[in-house]
Amino acid sequence: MLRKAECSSQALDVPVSQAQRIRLLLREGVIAAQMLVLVSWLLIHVVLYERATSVAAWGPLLISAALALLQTYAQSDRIWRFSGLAFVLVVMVGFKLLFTEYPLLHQRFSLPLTVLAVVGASLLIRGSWDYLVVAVLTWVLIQPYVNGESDDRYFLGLFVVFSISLGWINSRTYIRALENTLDIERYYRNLSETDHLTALYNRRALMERLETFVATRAGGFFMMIDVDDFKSVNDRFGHGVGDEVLRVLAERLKAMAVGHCVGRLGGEEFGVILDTCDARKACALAQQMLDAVRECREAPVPFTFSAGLAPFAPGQDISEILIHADRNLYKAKRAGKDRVHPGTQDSHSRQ
Ligand SMILES: Nc1nc2c(ncn2[C@@H]2O[C@H](COP(=O)(O)OP(=O)(O)OP(=O)(O)O)[C@@H](O)[C@H]2O)c(=O)[nH]1
Repeated sequence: MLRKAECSSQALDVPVSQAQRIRLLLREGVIAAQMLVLVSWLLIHVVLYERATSVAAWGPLLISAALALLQTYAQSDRIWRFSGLAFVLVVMVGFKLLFTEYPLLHQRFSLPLTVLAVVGASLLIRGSWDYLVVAVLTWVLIQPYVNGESDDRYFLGLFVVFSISLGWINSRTYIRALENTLDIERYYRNLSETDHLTALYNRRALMERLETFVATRAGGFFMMIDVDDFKSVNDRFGHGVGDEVLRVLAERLKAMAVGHCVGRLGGEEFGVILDTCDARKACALAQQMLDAVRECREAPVPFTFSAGLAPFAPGQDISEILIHADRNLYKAKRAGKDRVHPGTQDSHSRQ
């Protein structure tokens, strides 16, 4: 299994839980189902039964509308689950009040309504136990009409068992399918964003983070890193040792750049998005990374890198930032390698 791309910047990658994603995917369907229930409720009470002034009609309607709104805007999973569950129960309490007032209606429609509610609720409720609680409570609350004959009671029992089982199967199948889809999506997103050798972000993913960073932050620094004389490492010690050097460098950068974002641009080139607008801090951090690499004992052979820093301002063009960092990296190489060439807003504007 591919390791997840490593980015130490929390703010750039706000984690979205699977529960949150499922809520977002279900949102539209849940809103549509709730609207349907509320409109049906209005039609039954106001048009069919002319109960426009009845508290028993408006009370459950208003409470269930409030619960629907709560579920639509719920941020926490607990509130989302609770409001969906409560919505179904409040609607059923509303019907119970209606049936108490109109016994004939209870006789004719309580059974199909309960079956419909128990099966339909499977969309509004995520979680097997939540669903079972609502389904059982719905049957207990409505207690559909049956005459005293044993055949009728036998059939009612079948309806109870089958409707709950069907709703439960629907709910499980639906949520499992969503979970599987999200797992597959996460796997392939990881695959497309991760550098296979170092498990850092690959170039595309790092550039996406840089775009987000430039669009949302007050500024920062981009650090372009290139291993010195890497060709000779490969030539003298073999490609395997070269790979190990890259892996060790990735580990070092990751450990040093906590709170920032690291990726491999390709070959022996790496990039770090530094979450600071302070040029002195950025230079100090870059220098610390270089020192840490120089002193690194895990590497199969000693190695160093050169780096160029480029400051960026909000909304700046990404290619401009990369060109600037690359120029400074080139200057560091020309000045004798094993060093960081700082970039400042002033030096940038002079380019
Ligand atoms: N082991 C290994 N080598 C790689 C990888 N990607 C690129 N290279 C090698 O990296 C070397 C880069 O060499 P050059 O671009 O000449 O740079 P250099 O030798 O580091 O020289 P300076 O940049 O001037 O310090 C090439 O020999 C590539 O084959 C990789 O994934 N693994």
